[in-house]
Amino acid sequence: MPDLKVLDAGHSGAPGQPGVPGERGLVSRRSLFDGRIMRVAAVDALRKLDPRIQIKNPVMFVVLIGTVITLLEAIAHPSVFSWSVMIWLLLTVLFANFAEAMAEGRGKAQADTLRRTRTQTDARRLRRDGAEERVPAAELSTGDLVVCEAGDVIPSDGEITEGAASVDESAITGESAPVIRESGGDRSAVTGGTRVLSDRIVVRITAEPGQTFLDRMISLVEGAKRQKTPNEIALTILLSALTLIFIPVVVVLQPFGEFAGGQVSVIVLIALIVCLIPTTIGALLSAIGIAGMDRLVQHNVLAMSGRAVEAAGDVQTLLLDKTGTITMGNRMASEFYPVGGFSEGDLAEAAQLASLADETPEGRSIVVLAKQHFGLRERDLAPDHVFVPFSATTRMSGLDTDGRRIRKGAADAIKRWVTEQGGTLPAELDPIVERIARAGATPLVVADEARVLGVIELKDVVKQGIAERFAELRGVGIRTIMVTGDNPLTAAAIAQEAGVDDYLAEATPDAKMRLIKAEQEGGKLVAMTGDGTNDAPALAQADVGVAMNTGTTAAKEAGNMVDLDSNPTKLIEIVEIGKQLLMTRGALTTFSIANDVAKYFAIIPALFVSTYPQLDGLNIMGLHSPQSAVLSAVIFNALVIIALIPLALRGVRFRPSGATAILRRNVLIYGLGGLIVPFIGMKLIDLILTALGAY
Ligand SMILES: Nc1ncnc2c1ncn2[C@@H]1O[C@H](COP(=O)(O)OP(=O)(O)OP(=O)(O)O)[C@@H](O)[C@H]1O
Ligand SMILES: [K+]
Ligand SMILES: [Mg+2]
Repeated sequence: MPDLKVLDAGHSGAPGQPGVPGERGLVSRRSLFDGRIMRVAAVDALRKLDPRIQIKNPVMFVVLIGTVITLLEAIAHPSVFSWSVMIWLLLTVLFANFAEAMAEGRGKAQADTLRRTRTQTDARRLRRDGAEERVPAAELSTGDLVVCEAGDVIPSDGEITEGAASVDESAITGESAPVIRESGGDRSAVTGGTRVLSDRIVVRITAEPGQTFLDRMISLVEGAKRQKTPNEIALTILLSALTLIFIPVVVVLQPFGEFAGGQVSVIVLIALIVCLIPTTIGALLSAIGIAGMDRLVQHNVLAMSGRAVEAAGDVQTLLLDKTGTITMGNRMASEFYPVGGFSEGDLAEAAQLASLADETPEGRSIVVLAKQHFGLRERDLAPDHVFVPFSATTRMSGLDTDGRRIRKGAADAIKRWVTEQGGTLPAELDPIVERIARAGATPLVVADEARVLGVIELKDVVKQGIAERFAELRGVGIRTIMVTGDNPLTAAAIAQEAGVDDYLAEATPDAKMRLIKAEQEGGKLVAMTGDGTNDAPALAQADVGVAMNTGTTAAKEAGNMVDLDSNPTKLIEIVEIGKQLLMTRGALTTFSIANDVAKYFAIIPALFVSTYPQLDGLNIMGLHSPQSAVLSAVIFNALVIIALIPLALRGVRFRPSGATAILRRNVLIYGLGGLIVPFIGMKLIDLILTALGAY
């Protein structure tokens, strides 16, 4: 029995090899308020005043217009009051721009880090005639073959067509432990910018120049490609509508005031509009969204769209692959069990023949086992041989050579194949298959033409701590379903050990797809991780499709997120970040709407007290004078934005407890808080203004 060296799926390779000591993850864990970022953000805040940029935030654009009108008023009728209001209105816009610039700032800093990573290397391109030529990495296009040997930087994204090597991916994932990348199977994708540490591989380029993974990551992280998320767009429309409603209401006060004989100043009207429109959430909304995406990048996850981040917050069903996700995934052949009177030698010989060209980890481990057990040399195959590659649909693979057709694969697939050839199934086959499957191992049945030769046992191990993670997910109302192409008995055994809520066995790619659609028709949002090409359709169908970075390019293209650590349980953190983003946005919107209410009590009385003295009863804060009341409201309205920036960037604390409990607590804190804080805030400012003898 060869001692099974079970390698961890994502980060196998000789332990302790010196990796490049990359900063953990894509970015150094830069603090929220890094001085450099603040300076850049302050400059950016001024740049954003450009009306073509400011217009993208309708609420703040209205404030900017109000600022300009107030400026004209202050020039026409200069007074300390009119200049003060103008300055604080301008600060309101600047604070809003500063918030967004702070959120983008970290993205920009990360992009610089990544740019430094993307070394301009030369590539060793293989010509048709097999000769090597040196070309700049930027000239490589899809389909080119390049050679990389120990010490070479892989020039662009691709799939290994030949060989295996240990690769240092710390430039991308920050993990300095080398990982094995090999042709065939699900570990064939390599990323440009990573370094080959050993051996020699031939890589077929899969990315167009400028479209490499690193390029996309840079543009994504810079926020340039950050599309607004659906919730954000909806909320922006709502806020704009609210704003548009308030403007005519206040403008109509002008003639109304005149008619009533009162003198209503334009500046006070503008101050009223600015205080009534939802400037607090209007100022912080985009910062919240950018910071949310940013938190994912901090976890080495790249979201290709903001929608995916939000969907992650609402996910209720989690689909997880068995092999390589719940289990270590490097399934190794461990035993041959001949049946039907055949010897172990016959079985091993046929199994090895059927696997000589099988690049999957399963296939290669069979060749190794046959060699170890029976010293079977890899002989050259007859020229007329045809290799049948493994597919998740047929669930078998094999070889046609000099008249023999040898197959190996899932028990049900081979049994069907043998009966189709008119063969019979030996009685002792099922009990052996069942015994192997019940132990959580995968039985592969081997047949030569219509005769079943025996069963190969493929061992696999459930990952450490996976059961606890699933219990945590259940805590936040998420159901886990294990989906595997494996047989029901193996699936049941692994599902039991991993503690998933449900499992689907013998799942072909379209069965996985049907399961996702069924869940979605049931109104559930589905998240899944996957790494193989057979996962691509399901990754595309899922609301949140997290592809492993070690996965094939097809899987990465299909998903809307890529986990650079290739750690399938990262999905749990992704869901938490999604939830936190939605909660932060909800909390600050609540606070913003609530805190606008208080300003009625400050400005309305101030507006009409000369005309309707009895309105003074509304001045419950007992503000000093109409002018100090208006100014206190405008100053508070500006300062509250600055005060909430840390919360917007860090997000509200996320505790995995029932969603309703969280919602109730947030409405209480931010709703009630939003009502009370402004009264106190404005009173304090009024006292300070009065103390300054301003009004
Ligand atoms: N290289 C191979 N050649 C022949 N049959 C294979 C090979 N690899 C896997 N099989 C058989 O096909 C079945 C389906 O494989 P598939 O990769 O779809 O699922 P899995 O690897 O068992 O689990 P998961 O879907 O979680 O990856 C396996 O359970 C196994 O019985
Ligand atoms: K406001
Ligand atoms: Mg598989």
